[in-house]
Amino acid sequence: MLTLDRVTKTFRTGTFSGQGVTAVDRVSFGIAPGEVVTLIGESGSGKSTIGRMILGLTQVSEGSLTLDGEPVRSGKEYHRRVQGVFQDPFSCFNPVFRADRVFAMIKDAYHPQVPAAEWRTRVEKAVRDVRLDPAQVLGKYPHQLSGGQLQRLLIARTLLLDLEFLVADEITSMLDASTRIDVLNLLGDLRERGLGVLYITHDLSLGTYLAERTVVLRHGRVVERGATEKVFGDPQHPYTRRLLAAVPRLGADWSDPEPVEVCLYHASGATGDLHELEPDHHVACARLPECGRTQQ
Ligand SMILES: Nc1ncnc2c1ncn2[C@@H]1O[C@H](COP(=O)(O)OP(=O)(O)OP(=O)(O)O)[C@@H](O)[C@H]1O
Repeated sequence: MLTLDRVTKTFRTGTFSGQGVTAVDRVSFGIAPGEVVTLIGESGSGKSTIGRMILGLTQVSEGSLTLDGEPVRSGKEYHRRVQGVFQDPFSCFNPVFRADRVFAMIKDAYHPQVPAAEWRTRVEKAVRDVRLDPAQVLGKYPHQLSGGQLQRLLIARTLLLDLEFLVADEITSMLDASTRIDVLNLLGDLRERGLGVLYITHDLSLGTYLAERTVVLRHGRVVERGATEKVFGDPQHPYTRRLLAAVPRLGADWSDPEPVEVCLYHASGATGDLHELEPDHHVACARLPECGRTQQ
């Protein structure tokens, strides 16, 4: 289980001023093996910062991040178990390396003891598992492959690492609609293999497609989280309701042009804890609008 407990990230904004911006504020949720959790929120709500903290790319300021109860320590052993795939697959590949060289580097770093012939067999199987033809893609450079093919190769890479958790940050936003669904279905396949997936998106319709559980983020805070059918089937927080109302069409993106004139965080108090409405359904404020506070 990968667990975030009141995780906070504050970035310093001035060299000497000591000022900072809190991008993520006391966020708590977990990802179990074999489940997809969607982290959804508007641009700037802190989604990628959470993903980057899980991947050890940026430090946690406060709170704890644990893997199977042990504090996360970024390093080779951790990254054998936890990896990320990002929005722009082109930026994840060295343009002068062919795809097979990328896989050879994984062997050197993580599986140096595996004989070359066996490694080749494993690579070809992983590539076939992401519905690509090894003969068609392994000898090619990134610019000779499409975004969808590169995204699939990144997922194939994770299959070779005996991965347990994957952070998938906006991985479908550069893909066309049909490739997008294919890549999402691949995430579903990974789940069937027991992988836990954090699927980060700002696209509500895609967020609901796969996930067992959903976390709705706003201004760095969780406003509602729980089982996807509860959060989206019976949204309790006005912000979640507004998100749903703003997306009448499948595939449409949403934005948040107007502030929400309600107390968003009353129930979170000083601890960041959410109010439990029912099993696996939590909201930031369950007593709207009578709590009478407003915060945007
Ligand atoms: N290195 C940094 N230094 C200062 N502020 C940062 C840094 N990285 C992110 N931020 C700020 O933290 C906030 C959250 O950013 P983040 O990239 O996590 O949002 P996001 O929800 O992933 O947005 P998007 O969907 O646009 O990628 C933003 O206000 C951003 O400006």
